[in-house]
Amino acid sequence: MLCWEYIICEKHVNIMKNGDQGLAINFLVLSAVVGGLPWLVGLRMILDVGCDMDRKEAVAGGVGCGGGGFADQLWLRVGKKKGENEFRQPQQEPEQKQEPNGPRDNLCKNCKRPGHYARECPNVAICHNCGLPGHIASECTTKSLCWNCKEPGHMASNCPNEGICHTCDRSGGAGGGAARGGGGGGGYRDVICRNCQQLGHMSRDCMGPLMICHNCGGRGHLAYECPSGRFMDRYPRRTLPVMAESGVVEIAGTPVQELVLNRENVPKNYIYEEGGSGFRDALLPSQDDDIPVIDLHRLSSPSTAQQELVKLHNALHSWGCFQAINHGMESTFLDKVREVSMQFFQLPKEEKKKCAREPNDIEGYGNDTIYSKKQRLDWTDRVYLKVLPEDQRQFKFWPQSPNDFRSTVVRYTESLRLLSEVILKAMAKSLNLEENCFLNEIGERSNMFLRFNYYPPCPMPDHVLGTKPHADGSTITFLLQDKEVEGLQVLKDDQWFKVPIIPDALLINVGDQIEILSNGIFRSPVHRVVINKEKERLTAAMFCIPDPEKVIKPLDKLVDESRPILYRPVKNYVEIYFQYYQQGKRPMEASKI
Ligand SMILES: O=C(O)CCC(=O)C(=O)O
Ligand SMILES: [Fe+2]
Repeated sequence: MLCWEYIICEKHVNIMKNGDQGLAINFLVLSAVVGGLPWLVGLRMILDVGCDMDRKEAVAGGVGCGGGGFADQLWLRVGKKKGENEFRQPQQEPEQKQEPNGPRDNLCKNCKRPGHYARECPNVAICHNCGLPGHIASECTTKSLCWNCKEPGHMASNCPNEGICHTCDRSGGAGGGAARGGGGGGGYRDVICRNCQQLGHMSRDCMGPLMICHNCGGRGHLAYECPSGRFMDRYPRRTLPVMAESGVVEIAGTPVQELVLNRENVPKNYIYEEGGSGFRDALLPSQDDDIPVIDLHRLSSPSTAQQELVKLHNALHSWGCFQAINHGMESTFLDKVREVSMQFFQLPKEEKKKCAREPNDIEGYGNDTIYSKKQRLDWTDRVYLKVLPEDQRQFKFWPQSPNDFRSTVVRYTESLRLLSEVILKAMAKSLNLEENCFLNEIGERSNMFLRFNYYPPCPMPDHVLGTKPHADGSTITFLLQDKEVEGLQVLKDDQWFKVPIIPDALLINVGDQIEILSNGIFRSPVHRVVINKEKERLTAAMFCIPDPEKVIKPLDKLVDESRPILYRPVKNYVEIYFQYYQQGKRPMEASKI
């Protein structure tokens, strides 16, 4: 006999007490069961003290605007076979199954992301003043912004500008309504039409001009969904690049920290005969040709954004990197990131080896991976961790000592995840593209890898490199530099430039996958690290990587007759990246047409 289960209704009644405290009484009426079992199984009452801002506002919205808040929610779980339940709101189209003003519709007041309330938020707080992660408004050093338009210099009471929605951060329209608790906007409020690129409807409902396929010239579909197949045939080869010598096996090595303890001489496979003082004689960027500095606060402020976007575009086109300041993370927190990682590298070797990398794996602690006896090695030891997605964290590789290592890394990851969205959106806007287009390409299950690079002092700094010349395989990389010791150099116009240390700035560089997506408009710069005779150096590189299932190829909108397609599609690029890297080759070469 099939067992069918029904939940008739779940009604929340919120009774607000004074201040921040709240009392929520939640009645759950369970359940009519077909098949001879009782109709009413139970009545559940939950007392929930300590209501947060989201809930208070939702209740206020529901009462003040005549509906849409928690108090009016009536949910029905429709009958399904046991284990196949699905939630539906009564009298709504399937596409509009989101809970109005509920967690899926509104953004969390803590982290500004959808899907949950502030009280259950697992993420780093976003400052309500400057919009950047890592601190709260009361600690924000940025000048106060107007509550209405989020611009500095005046108060909301004499604001001359159009209001910005505090829920979705957009001006005007549906967003403004949502900010005032009015709900509405419908199921397509956040949908961008693929035909006309406007918000609020799907292409099939579009009243704008008909879409034309860039592949076959036909109407009613776009190039990537073109049935003619010619789009893929534009590429000379259909296969994705693979490593020429696949199946290579890693050779065991010794951490550099142990090498320096034991001998004065540097093993041969670290030495570049051709080195010489040239290694460290790179140019300091001059006033006319400097690694650009981008102020992220100006980038997210409507009155200065346009100017900063132009700067960003130029930076990524010419240098492929920039120094990001005003990113929202406190100096003390960045010091903490440096401190916990340095404490780890200072542990006895037995302790560090507890999270040692396994052969042919990239995660964990260890020396440069060695695939061939001829390979030139990097003078560095690393801790390499997959930090996102969360369910793919392998904690056996995460140091347990110092004991705040893990919590610091989790918080740092969360801050950079948020910043990566800010940067990828800005990059898209600077190309006149819809702001989510890079985010859509990299997918919701995009990855982040954090690599701590520790460079011990080296007796032969003129003939050894901390990191060999390479470009990153990421979409973008965030580099937290050592606070005092320089070492990073970037290649531009065949000349190496030193990357100066700007206190608390993050160096952000384009990786190969954005070079591909942008069809070469943004360049993934080649860079290397030089080392020191007396000083150690420590850096933290966070690599943002697309979902490995996503095929990465130049965006349609960046390909035309004047800018023909330059790259073949790649998939799971990181897989092939390291084997190319260790041979001193760029995997990008395999993707270039
Ligand atoms: O340590 C640095 O300065 C740069 C490190 C780097 O380029 C990398 O880890 O990919
Ligand atoms: Fe790098």
